[in-house]
Amino acid sequence: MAALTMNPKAEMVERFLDFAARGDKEKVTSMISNSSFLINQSGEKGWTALMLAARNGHFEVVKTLLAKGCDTSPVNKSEQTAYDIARFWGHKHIATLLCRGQDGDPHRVLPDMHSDGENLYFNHEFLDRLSERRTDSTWLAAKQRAPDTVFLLFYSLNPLVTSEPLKEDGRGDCSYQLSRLRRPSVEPLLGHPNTTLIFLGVEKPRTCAPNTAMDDGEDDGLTAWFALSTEEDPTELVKFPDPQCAFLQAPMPGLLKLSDNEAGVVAQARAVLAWHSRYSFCPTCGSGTRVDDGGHKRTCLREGCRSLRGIHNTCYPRVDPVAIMLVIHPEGNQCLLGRKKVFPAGMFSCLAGFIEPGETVEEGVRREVWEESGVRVGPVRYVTSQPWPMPSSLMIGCHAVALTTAINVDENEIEEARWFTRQQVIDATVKAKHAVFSLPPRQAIAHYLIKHWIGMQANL
Ligand SMILES: NC(=O)c1ccc[n+]([C@@H]2O[C@H](COP(=O)([O-])OP(=O)(O)OC[C@H]3O[C@@H](n4cnc5c(N)ncnc54)[C@H](O)[C@@H]3O)[C@@H](O)[C@H]2O)c1
Ligand SMILES: [Mg+2]
Ligand SMILES: [Mg+2]
Ligand SMILES: [Mg+2]
Ligand SMILES: [Zn+2]
Repeated sequence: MAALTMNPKAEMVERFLDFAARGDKEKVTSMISNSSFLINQSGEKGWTALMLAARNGHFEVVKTLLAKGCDTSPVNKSEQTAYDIARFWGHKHIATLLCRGQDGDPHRVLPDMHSDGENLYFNHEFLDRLSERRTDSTWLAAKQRAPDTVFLLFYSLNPLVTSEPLKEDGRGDCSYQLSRLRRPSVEPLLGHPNTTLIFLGVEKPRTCAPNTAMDDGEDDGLTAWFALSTEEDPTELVKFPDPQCAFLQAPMPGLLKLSDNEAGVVAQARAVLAWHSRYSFCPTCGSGTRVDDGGHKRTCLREGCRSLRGIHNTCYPRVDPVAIMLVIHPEGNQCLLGRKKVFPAGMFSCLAGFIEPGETVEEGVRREVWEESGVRVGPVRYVTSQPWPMPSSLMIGCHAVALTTAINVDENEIEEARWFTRQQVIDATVKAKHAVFSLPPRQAIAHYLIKHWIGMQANL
């Protein structure tokens, strides 16, 4: 067979990668000392030296590469980082080393808890909520008059959007942008009896100390965001900034097509607005209520109402905790997924259910899995969480280990539940066309829990 001809540089990269793959620490060290460019080079299928050393369990080589400043973020053609690869192949000590990051990285204190779930859709805290300002009515009123203040408009809980993607931070699949209205456009709606106004926060980073008092007319440089909501069609009252603007027709799938930053804002706004639309009257006595704290509290108007004494959580926006879990087979090589009738054809997802009063997350996971699939679950481990504003759930994502494997579905809720092998799950993530099932969309925490189990970079 004719030898492949390679240029000297490519040949050097190949040799370097080979030493890393074989765990030859001395050769790796001396090659980097002579040619520092080698450290982040990749070869076949995008594999770097760090990935190869992580794949083959060469702890000392990984340590050396990290000490020399190797970049841990590149991904190979299967979208795995070196950390994902170390987890996938069961080299826990290397995964711990890789997720520890720099000395200042707080993950090093809780290495086993490391997950990149903070990057999940709806999880971006783009605004600083500045909750200490919610009771400062003078400051809030000044912000409502400020020319750069942003107003988001919702009609029946659906935001006003333009169909142009936001370039600054969007992924490829974001196709809507929230319409950021200014005071003159929304003037006729402000103070209207059927509208609700909530203060969402100010754009980060803070440019001045949080408690700096603002005299009349003095600007603190913070750009405030408000959400304005109405249950009546506001088209006649509002001046739309451009003819492309329209309210989303339904929350799904439109709410999953925003940029990550705007999705985070909607997660907050929609849940609080949904609470206002459902709790207009005092849940304790049925009287009318007043909106306080920049829209984050409702106070009963009837003197002597029990809700005015002590702290009543009915006066504050509600959040419903939901446990969502990837159940793993006792042998560790399969996972349990189910499908509801309303899912698109072929799609299977994690089981999930509302946590009941007096229940821990772990008990909620065990009960819901038993009810929906007839499988008994033992150990449960928290992975990450996600606000899900349909209308106000907090998804608490867990991995759980099954104790039994026979499936008996609750047909009222689940159409089918099945064990899928690790390979079938990998096929669904990388070879979607030939896979036996399809995954939920990347914006859902279920997608994250599944990819996290197989050790893949969950957000790619
Ligand atoms: N982000 C994701 O990946 C993802 C995946 C699955 C489910 N979810 C969300 O999780 C939520 C719960 O999942 P589920 O429907 O399987 O729950 P579930 O299995 O507990 O069943 C739902 C039923 O529980 C009852 N229920 C109990 N407490 C409730 C409450 N506080 N609010 C509403 N109904 C309550 C109702 O009868 C409802 O029909 C759903 O709203 C769904 O949108 C999100
Ligand atoms: Mg359920
Ligand atoms: Mg259920
Ligand atoms: Mg339930
Ligand atoms: Zn009351």
